This record gives sequence, structure tokens and C-alpha cells, in this order.
Amino acid sequence: MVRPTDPLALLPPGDGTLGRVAIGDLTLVTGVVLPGVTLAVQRWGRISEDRSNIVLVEHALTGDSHVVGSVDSLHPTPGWWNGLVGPGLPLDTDRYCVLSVNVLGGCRGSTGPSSLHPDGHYWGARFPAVSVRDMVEAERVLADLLGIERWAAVIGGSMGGARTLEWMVTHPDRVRAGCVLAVGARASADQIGVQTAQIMAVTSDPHWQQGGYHGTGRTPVAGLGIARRIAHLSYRGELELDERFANRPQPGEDPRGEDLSMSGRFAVQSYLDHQAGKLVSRFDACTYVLLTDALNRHDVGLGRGGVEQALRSCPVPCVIGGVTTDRLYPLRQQEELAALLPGADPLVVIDSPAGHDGFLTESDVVGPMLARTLELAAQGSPDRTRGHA
Ligand SMILES: CC(=O)SCCNC(=O)CCNC(=O)[C@H](O)C(C)(C)COP(=O)(O)OP(=O)(O)OC[C@H]1O[C@@H](n2cnc3c(N)ncnc32)[C@H](O)[C@@H]1OP(=O)(O)O
Ligand SMILES: N[C@@H](CCO)C(=O)O
Repeated sequence: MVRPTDPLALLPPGDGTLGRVAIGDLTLVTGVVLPGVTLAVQRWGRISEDRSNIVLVEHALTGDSHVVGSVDSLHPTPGWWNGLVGPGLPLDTDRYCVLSVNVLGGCRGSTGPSSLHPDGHYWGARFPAVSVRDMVEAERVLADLLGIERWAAVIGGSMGGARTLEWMVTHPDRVRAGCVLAVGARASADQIGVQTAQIMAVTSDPHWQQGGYHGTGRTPVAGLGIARRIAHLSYRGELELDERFANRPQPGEDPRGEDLSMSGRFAVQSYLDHQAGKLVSRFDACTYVLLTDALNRHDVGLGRGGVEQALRSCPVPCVIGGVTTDRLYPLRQQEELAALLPGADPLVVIDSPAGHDGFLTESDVVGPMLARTLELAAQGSPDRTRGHA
């Protein structure tokens, strides 16, 4: 039973309803204090009496806490890991409670640039720079508030993988097992370069207004759309795109001048227009810049004697996976993680044409990885998944 004074009562019910938990002021690694932070939270499944069955699932850059889709939430969304979370599924909600948090600085319910500053105006670009460590610190404060001493597992891909790594290295005693997908120990030159081009696309839009566009009726949609096009190319396999689109025209259009009109788009341009339009309709530009900048600064070795020392010091049992065609976070980065993390299983190579997005699309491979992570979490721990509250 959840007692009325139980801090778990702060959480929304275990049916995926979106809730918001106030965690108070948060001191960032820069020393800046972020006042009155709220985190959006969703969970699926029941929490055991001793709170030992809670799995934290961390979303990627433009994801959110909707690991499983919902049609009647504040923000209807299809969910990004449908089919992997639920009764009898790899993250089995008959045994575990799966919890997901919209990242600190996000725009899907948590405090971020599109939230109101205490002065009553939007934060916008006044929102202080955050790091992946700050994101994890916000979640650590949330866990303390809820009385969760240890996650059964922390799991995530891409930016969610960066958060998972930070959890494992910063708080190894609070993570029974980890699953890290499609990320590296630190940002690479290539990632910083391509991500900086995206940031510049957004901030060069005349509607950016020094990041103060909220509430003005003019938002940098063109810049955000360009950023998403660049990003989306980096999320997909080069060969996959060519096999799907080659240099074919979008049906009914004539970019190659075959009917001499020479107007219209290639199919891949239409595809990217579609992906850009979808992001622009659901995501805040300032948040995109903030989170992308945080990814540029991701480095699990910072202040810890470097990547090798940081990873070697982390005993958490874990599963590491990467996609053969990932050109944003190439496989060599997951090879490094699997080689240096003492608790890592042999690297799981996801053989897929889908590129970086393979961690979202290849459920047949990712599912068993999640199941294996829970197996690692259960090893050496009593089965405490009974006695649900
Ligand atoms: C972990 C996270 O939290 S990430 C959050 C979820 N991520 C996203 O939403 C990011 C954006 N999307 C994606 O990254 C990918 O689409 C995924 C991973 C969600 C799905 O991948 P896939 O199933 O391979 O989808 P794909 O990349 O082929 O895109 C399909 C879409 O392109 C559209 N499309 C395909 N060809 C064309 C074309 N020539 N012109 C216009 N649109 C096209 C399809 O109609 C479809 O549209 P819909 O998504 O609105 O239904
Ligand atoms: N499609 C993912 C890719 C980044 O991991 C996203 O939009 O967040």
C-alpha cells in the first residue's frame, strides 16, 4: 500500500499518466542555482514495497517521457519504445516499474527554456547552460525525494545513453545494472561539428531574437527545420537512404528537369521536409539548442582523470550496444565502452541499415538486450519484485 505520507504518492499512477514532480532549487555544476525545478514523470507498472524494482529509462535528444505512447495525455505521442515496455514484454511491467523523466531543460513538461522564469516571462535563452551531469543530478534529487535508493536498472540510447553512463559512473552504488546504446564516452570532433552547425542554423534564424522569441508569435521554425534535416541525416544510414530514395524525384515533382519544369523536390528532400515539419510542430527551438550544447560537452571523463580512468572505475554490470551503420555515434565508441567498463558484457552489435536510429527501430535486438540487463540486475539480488505497493 502506498501510505498517504509516502513520497511515492508524488508520482503519477502506474498507467503512464503524465505527472509533474517539484524537486526544488537545483545547483548546477557551474554553481548557478536553477530555482523551482519541476520534472515531468511517467511510469508503467507497480512499485514493490522496498522500491527495488524500478527501472529508469532515459530518452534521447528530442524524445520525452513517453516511452510508451498515449493518446489521452497532455501531449499525445506514439511513444518511442512501444513493444518493449509492458506486461510480458522485455521491460516486463508485471514485475518491474518503468519510470521515465523528461530531461532537465526539456520542453515536454520539465523545467526548461520554454518554462516561465520566476519573473513571469519565459526563460528562453536566459536558461543557464546545463550538462549531462546536471540532468542526472536532477534525477538523483528526484530519486532521493521519492525514497528510491537504487534503480534496478538505468537504460538509454543516444542522449539517454549519455545520461545512463553518467548515472553509472557518478552513482555506481545506485544502479544495479545499466544498458547503454548508441553513444560514446565523450563527444567526438565530428559530433561537435555537426551539432554546432545545427545550433547555428537555429540561432541564425531572424526569428530567434537572441533566444527571446517565446510569446512573440515569431519562432525560428526555419532554423529548427534546417537543424533537424542535418540531424536526421546523421541519424540514418547512408546506404539505407540511397536505397530508399536514390536521386528519384518526389512523385509529381520534377527536380531533375525531365519535363523541363525543373521544379520540385527529390524524394529525399521531401522526406527531410516531413521530418523537419514533424519536429518543428512538437519541439522548442531554444530547448533544442540547450540540449544539443549539453551533448557537445558530454564527457564522462571530465574531472575524473579522463575517459579510461572514469570507465575503469565503474563496476556496474551492464550491456553496451551499437549499430553497424551509425555514422553519428560509430561503433568504435561502443567498442571503447565495452572494453573499458569492467562490468560490461561483450558488445552487442546491432546489424542494421537504419543508422543511429537503429536503437529505436531494431526492437528484435534491443528487446533481448533489455531482458539481459534485467537479468544482470537480478543477479545477486533477492527477487524483490513481489509485494507490490
Ligand atoms: C529515443 C527518443 O526518445 S527519440 C524520439 C523519437 N524520435 C523521433 O521522433 C525522431 C524522428 N523520427 C525518427 O527518428 C524515425 O522516424 C523513427 C526512428 C521514429 C522511426 O523510424 P522509421 O520507422 O524508420 O521511419 P522513417 O525514418 O522511415 O520515417 C517515416 C516517415 O517518413 C515519411 N516519408 C517517407 N518517405 C517520404 C517522402 N518521400 N516524403 C515525405 N515523407 C516521407 C513517412 O510517411 C513517415 O511519416 P510518419 O512518421 O509521419 O508516419
Ligand atoms: N531520433 C532521435 C535521435 C537522437 O538520438 C531523437 O530525435 O532524439
